[in-house]
Amino acid sequence: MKLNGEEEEEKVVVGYALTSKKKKSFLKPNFIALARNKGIFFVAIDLNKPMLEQGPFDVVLHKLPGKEWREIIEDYRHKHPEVTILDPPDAIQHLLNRQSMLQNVAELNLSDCHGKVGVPQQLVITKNASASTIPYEVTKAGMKLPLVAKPLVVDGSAKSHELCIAYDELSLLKLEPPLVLQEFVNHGGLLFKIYIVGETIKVVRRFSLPNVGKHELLDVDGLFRFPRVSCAAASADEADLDPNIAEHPPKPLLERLARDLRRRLGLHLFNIDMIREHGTKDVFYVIDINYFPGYGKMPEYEQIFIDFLLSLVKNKV
Ligand SMILES: Nc1ncnc2c1ncn2[C@@H]1O[C@H](COP(=O)(O)OP(=O)(O)OP(=O)(O)O)[C@@H](O)[C@H]1O
Ligand SMILES: O=P(O)(O)O[C@H]1[C@H](O)[C@@H](O)[C@H](OP(=O)(O)O)[C@@H](OP(=O)(O)O)[C@H]1O
Ligand SMILES: [Mg+2]
Ligand SMILES: [Mg+2]
Repeated sequence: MKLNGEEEEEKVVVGYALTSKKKKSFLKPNFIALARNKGIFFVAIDLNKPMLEQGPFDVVLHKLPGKEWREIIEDYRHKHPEVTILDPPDAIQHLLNRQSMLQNVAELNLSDCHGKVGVPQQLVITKNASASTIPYEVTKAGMKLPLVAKPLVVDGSAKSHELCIAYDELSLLKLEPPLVLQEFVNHGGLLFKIYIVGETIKVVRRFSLPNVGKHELLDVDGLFRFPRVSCAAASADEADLDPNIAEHPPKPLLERLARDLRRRLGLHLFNIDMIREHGTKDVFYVIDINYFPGYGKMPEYEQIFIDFLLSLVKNKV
């Protein structure tokens, strides 16, 4: 966007609509200052005023729950096709349901990429299903215990991140549909978080749930409820870890995975939770994909975002 005045300096105006939690974790003062030095200005979108009366914006960055906001941003997008919307609501929508979230991964063919990427076997238990039918459905699908039970819809609420592990058949009766049941994959207690910002990929390691062995399966029964792991889990990047578990997934594999998912999902901003099947070198599973995740925890996110925002505007000219 050209500024009025004698010197025509390139200025990028980014309108944002974020929760206060996201604003705090992402729009940190040093990021805002660094961006300003590069001509990038963040402007809060006023939710109490019509969006069409605001701006002009070069880019709109948003993550707010609810249908109402989705309609506002969709309407704005159609009336202002020249503005880059990060990201289009219909594309985000795909990630808000744990069934559709992983469909694209299941359809990928990453042969010749130094490894395999799949999704754990999973089963959807719909809202109207009675919990009493779950053991039968699980057996029919040929799924093995333990299973991770995840709320079907991811709506930004704490509840949608309340997961549990079901160790035995009886515990399945206590589950509350709608949910997705996923086979638990042993992965040595370590998870790779693959952050994507446009074409940039950054991988960090986090501690995750420990392996479940035959002993646990015999000794532990019931449901193990666990709170939001990604917020609680410490970074494992500095830890002294078994290299068979902690070695990063091969770069060509990550690059293909990120590129293909970016295209298929139509998103610029997301992260992928990936685990390596314990005892293998190159068998990976994607267990979760998040839209506009906690970039504040990604090393060098400030510079990566500045470069990304500038590239968006440059490529438009
Ligand atoms: N199929 C699985 N096998 C083994 N562990 C799993 C599996 N699915 C989930 N986990 C563990 O549970 C954690 C939470 O699961 P998941 O990432 O799906 O939940 P989430 O609430 O969407 O997380 P986020 O906060 O990243 O959005 C994972 O980080 C991992 O430690
Ligand atoms: O970066 P990872 O570890 O994946 O975790 C993120 C979640 O995946 C995001 O969904 C969180 O964002 P929201 O709270 O806006 O949904 C996000 O919240 P944050 O941006 O406030 O940190 C994180 O909890
Ligand atoms: Mg996750
Ligand atoms: Mg998630």
